[in-house]
Amino acid sequence: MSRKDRKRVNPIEESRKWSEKNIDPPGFNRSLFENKGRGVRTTGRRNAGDFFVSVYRKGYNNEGSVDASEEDGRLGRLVNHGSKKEINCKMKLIGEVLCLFGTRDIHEGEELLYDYGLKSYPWNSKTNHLPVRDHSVCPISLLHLLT
Ligand SMILES: C[S@@+](CC[C@H](N)C(=O)[O-])C[C@H]1O[C@@H](n2cnc3c(N)ncnc32)[C@H](O)[C@@H]1O
Repeated sequence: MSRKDRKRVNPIEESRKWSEKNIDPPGFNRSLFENKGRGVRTTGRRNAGDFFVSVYRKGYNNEGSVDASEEDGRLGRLVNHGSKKEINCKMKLIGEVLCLFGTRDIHEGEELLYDYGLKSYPWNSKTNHLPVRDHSVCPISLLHLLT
């Protein structure tokens, strides 16, 4: 079947399907990135709007943030932050699950990056020289999901 003939799967349905199975979908793998630690790459081309991976299930605090520093063995936990110019995906709340969807077409091997939604980050601070692995808390703001 050609790419043109292939029926497009509804991304929201796709996200629900993989969240229910509680496993990562195929088409992504983990890689090491300089100064960032682990991250996630695609193993093939993806289209704008596609579902990528689920990020985190629960644990929002009063400020509308989650702490994603806890290892959960899933790829979504490893997706790094990107600036507005760098990002290629965006987080949406589907039911109770945070899911990443493509904001543009992306090529094979590209790193998944989304905006964590905060104003400053420890790794950007000129006064903070902690190695990546010493960041004990990784807050991700959910406030932008409500707008
Ligand atoms: C949710 S984890 C992402 C996976 C992480 N790279 C790892 O190896 O466990 C968030 C942490 O990754 C690192 N990180 C994420 N985005 C980064 C960026 N753009 N530059 C440098 N470090 C980043 C920071 O240490 C942050 O606390």
